[in-house]
Amino acid sequence: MSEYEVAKNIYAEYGVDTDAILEQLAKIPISIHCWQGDDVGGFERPDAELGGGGIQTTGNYPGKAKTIEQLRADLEKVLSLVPGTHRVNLHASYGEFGPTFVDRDQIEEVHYQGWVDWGKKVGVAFDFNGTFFSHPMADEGYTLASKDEKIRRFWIEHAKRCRKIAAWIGEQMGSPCILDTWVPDGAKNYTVDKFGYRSILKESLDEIFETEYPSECMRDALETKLFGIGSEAFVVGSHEFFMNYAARNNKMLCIDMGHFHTEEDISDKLSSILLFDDEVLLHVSRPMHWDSDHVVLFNDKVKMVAEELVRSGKLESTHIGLDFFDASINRIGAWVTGVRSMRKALLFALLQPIDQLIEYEESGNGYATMALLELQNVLPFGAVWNEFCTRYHAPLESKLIGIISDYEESVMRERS
Ligand SMILES: C[C@H](O)[C@H](O)[C@@H](O)C(=O)CO
Ligand SMILES: [Mn+2]
Repeated sequence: MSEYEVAKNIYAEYGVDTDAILEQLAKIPISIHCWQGDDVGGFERPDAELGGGGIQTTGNYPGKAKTIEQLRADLEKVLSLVPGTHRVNLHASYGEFGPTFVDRDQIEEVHYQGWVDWGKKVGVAFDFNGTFFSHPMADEGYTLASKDEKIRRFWIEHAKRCRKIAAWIGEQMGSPCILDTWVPDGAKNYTVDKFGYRSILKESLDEIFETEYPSECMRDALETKLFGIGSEAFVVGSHEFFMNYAARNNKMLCIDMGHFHTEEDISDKLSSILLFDDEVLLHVSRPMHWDSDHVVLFNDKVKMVAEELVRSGKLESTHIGLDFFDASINRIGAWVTGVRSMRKALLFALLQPIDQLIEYEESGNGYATMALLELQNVLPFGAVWNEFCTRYHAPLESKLIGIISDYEESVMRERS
């Protein structure tokens, strides 16, 4: 009997059908963020780098993608190493702009045609993000909430264009493109006119959302945040701001696991959000002390998020995106670890005997609930994960280090 057959029989003792779960797991889309491959640089100018916006990449590991071709090659490598269904999450700054600089208020569908063609070739649909940072117009710390009308108009135009482009991408791909809007607006020091800035942000959003797009083409998400580097005292688009805005305007929230106090339990937020909202976008990340965007691991926090999605029955209403960027290690390895960790967390959650757990809980048998959850940790999860990798043509965990160092030697080393 194979390792998997043994594991399958063990899980069956708890009423869990591993074959059905593997099939279900393979269909859950995980949106892979393009920005792990080049440290959030983008391709608007040669050697573009992340600047400002309260986010930061640290590290200088060799092999970073310097062109769109290199980034696509790296993404294809990643896709070959991660089992299941995936999407790719683009930032507006990753378009193909040609030899002449195209500013953010001038971007058009044509700049993303290459991505659409590539997505059709490799079989991934897209999500999209406006890029409201790494730009002189964002240097004063405010974009859509700016009191400078010229700055505000510039970013409103960018946001409107991003929505139009997202709708076009979704239509081209036959899959709704989730457009996340995150603005870095805020201040390092205590701010007197918080009400004023938040009123301006609201006004900008109202104008941006005046145009309706079909939900089969695009859907809007709004990303909340507690603080960033340089916006420690005040973030205009706080959790309360966007939660209220989204609820009243029928928009989706984007919950980034790095955008809260590090001790907050992100998984606990989901049932409250999904009880009232039709959908939610997740940015799965791993904050260490702050919104540090470390590579996602198969750890307790990620497992708890996956468990909540499964237990609430809201997997299909949730768009799972990743958001981390680590330039201190092999970037492909970072990507692959993060994507696989999220998928492992989903598998771990799906393998739990939920009905039995609820029965124990409802009958007041707290010990049994706890013991059955503890038992999950010693069941042969690894054998089921290995089977999933084999069935969906991805290497086993034990092969990854070798594969990634080969790619580093043969492809990434060549990049000056
Ligand atoms: C690059 C992303 O847009 C960015 O990480 C955003 O989603 C965020 O989380 C900012 O802190
Ligand atoms: Mn995020």
